Amino acid sequence: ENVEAYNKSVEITKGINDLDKVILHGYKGTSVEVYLYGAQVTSWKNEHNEEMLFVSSKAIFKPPKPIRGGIPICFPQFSNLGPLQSHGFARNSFWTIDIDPPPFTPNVTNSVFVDLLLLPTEEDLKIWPHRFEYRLRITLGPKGDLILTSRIKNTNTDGTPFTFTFAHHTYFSVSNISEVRVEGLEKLDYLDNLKNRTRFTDQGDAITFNSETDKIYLSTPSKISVLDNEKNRTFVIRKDGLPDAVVWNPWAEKAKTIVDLGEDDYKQMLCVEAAAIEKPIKLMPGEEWKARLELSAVPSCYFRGKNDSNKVLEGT
Ligand SMILES: O=P(O)(O)OC[C@H]1O[C@H](O)[C@H](O)[C@@H](O)[C@@H]1O
Repeated sequence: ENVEAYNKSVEITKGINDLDKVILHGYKGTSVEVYLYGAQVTSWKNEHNEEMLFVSSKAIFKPPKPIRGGIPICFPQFSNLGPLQSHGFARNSFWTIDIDPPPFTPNVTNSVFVDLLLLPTEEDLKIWPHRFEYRLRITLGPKGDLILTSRIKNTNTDGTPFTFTFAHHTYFSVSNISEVRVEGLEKLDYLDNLKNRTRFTDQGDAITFNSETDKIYLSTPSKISVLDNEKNRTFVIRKDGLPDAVVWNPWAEKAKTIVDLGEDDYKQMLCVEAAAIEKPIKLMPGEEWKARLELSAVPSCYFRGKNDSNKVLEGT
């Protein structure tokens, strides 16, 4: 790898409240910003300098409060499905830059990336008594795609396995939630978080929004699309190792109860979260789990009626 080019494209700086932040500068002015606090991606911009991710107008960048927006990591527990604080501790832990990660194969060529590492603190071990190494590579691909690769290893020395649930809690920026539809989850089973996680089968043709939504879609396809008709933009989510997909929008009433969310913010956001929830991941000592999330944003006109937006873009 060309170390010089790498240094030019990875900027280590300070963000809000002096928190450490890494900026990946990609091809044609694309960029990604990530806070070491939570390993949280808070910005992902395309070549027109347009922001793809939603961050709350009232986001609090003050530990131990998690940051409301971008891509929080829910680990080792999704929501309240266990004894830990909601969504676990990864999102309000301080990660470090991993300067010597074990090799990744295959690597994305012409990309810029940063490797982050989370190890449990003594405090974490008190509430979740398992040693692990969580390696996260955040990659900005040559076409402006954002790729998150997770490798979580059980490093317990006492021979015990552990289990966890997981989500990349992506907040997509949308122009108007009422004009958005999600494709790829139709007809699937989901657990409704608003109905004690009762299991239902989705009946509609596409998923649209006109009230509070909080569903865990199960065994979802590897590709899901979020169509923002007003902005003429389609987000394409590709995932591997993350079978479930949470779809969340708090809508007006719930939004009022969330202190770090502006009153009208719910109209500009939609969470579609690539996750592993229904079947918790179990790791034996020495065992490693891998997952991959790839996000791309394309003009909807390229996407409509096409099966693979990448192919269409390559032809332009
Ligand atoms: O407020 P937070 O802890 O960040 O959680 C925000 C939301 O995350 C997920 O989408 C859950 O399904 C929701 O039930 C929860 O309200």
